[in-house]
Amino acid sequence: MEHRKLAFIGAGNMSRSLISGLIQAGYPADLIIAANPSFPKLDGLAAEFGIATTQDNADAAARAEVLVLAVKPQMMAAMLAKLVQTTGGLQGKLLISIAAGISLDRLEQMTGGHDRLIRTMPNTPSLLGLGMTGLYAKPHIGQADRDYCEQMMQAVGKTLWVGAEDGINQVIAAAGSAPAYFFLFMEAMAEEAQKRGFSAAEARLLVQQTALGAAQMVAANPQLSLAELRAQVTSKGGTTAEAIRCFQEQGLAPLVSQAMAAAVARARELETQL
Ligand SMILES: NC(=O)C1=CN([C@@H]2O[C@H](COP(=O)(O)OP(=O)(O)OC[C@H]3O[C@@H](n4cnc5c(N)ncnc54)[C@H](OP(=O)(O)O)[C@@H]3O)[C@@H](O)[C@H]2O)C=CC1
Ligand SMILES: O=C(O)[C@@H]1CCC=N1
Repeated sequence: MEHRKLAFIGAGNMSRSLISGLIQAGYPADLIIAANPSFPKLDGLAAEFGIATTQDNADAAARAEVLVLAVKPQMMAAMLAKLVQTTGGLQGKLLISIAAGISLDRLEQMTGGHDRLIRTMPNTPSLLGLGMTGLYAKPHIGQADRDYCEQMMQAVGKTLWVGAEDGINQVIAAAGSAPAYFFLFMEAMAEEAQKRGFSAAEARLLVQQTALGAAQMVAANPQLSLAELRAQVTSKGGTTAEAIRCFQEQGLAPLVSQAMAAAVARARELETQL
């Protein structure tokens, strides 16, 4: 992939995931800089990945061609206003936002009219090169910038372009937030396994290895639907059938639907508030 000088503005959980994945994929550490107000996260990133760090966003911006906007959505307006003021503008830079709930129009306003912007929605498994990222750009964004952003996210996982900006909110529900849904499900399973006599370590092993195996089964068998994979486990009159019947009777599918709708609704609400 093309290697441009890359600055992460905000060095929290998601930036760490992306930086780790990029370094593992061979992105040169000396082309990456991370900016953050507090030292401990910066020191950790410098020690672990050998990247440059700074507490000064303007310094990071001056040393990069591409800025990844990775602060919490609620911090974005103030951060960008100060950055534009201290740098005198972001001309010539590609800005890639990973923030939930901030539209491209709003980002353009926050940057005083800068419109070389791409909106993305990654997730934390990028840390392991197993991320899933949605991407959206307006039609005027050039192919070279689209390719760069796509390749950057492909270095840390899989990518999916969406054809309309609200598709990013749908990606949040299906992928950005979704690792937490699986963690929640695994937490519940591990808790129950402990109640049934396993130690915490044993319960975690049972759950994590099964989740990993199930996900690998899905990835390794694209010719089989998810329902077919489920059917392979579900012997007629057997144990799985009873567990599945219980999930279905208790409304798992409508519950998942409601949870995903709640994530989308929150993303849209943030878009009107920030
Ligand atoms: N976590 C996730 O799974 C995902 C998150 N995202 C998006 O990524 C973005 C970051 O989220 P996440 O990494 O979880 O959040 P974190 O809180 O972990 O990271 C945000 C970082 O921004 C830093 N920060 C605060 N103010 C500034 C500033 N003015 N300039 C530079 N850095 C600043 C914070 O520093 P300090 O803590 O020292 O104040 C913190 O390290 C959000 O917009 C979120 O919507 C997108 C997809 C998935
Ligand atoms: O919870 C959030 O708002 C962010 C966006 C997707 C995952 N974490």
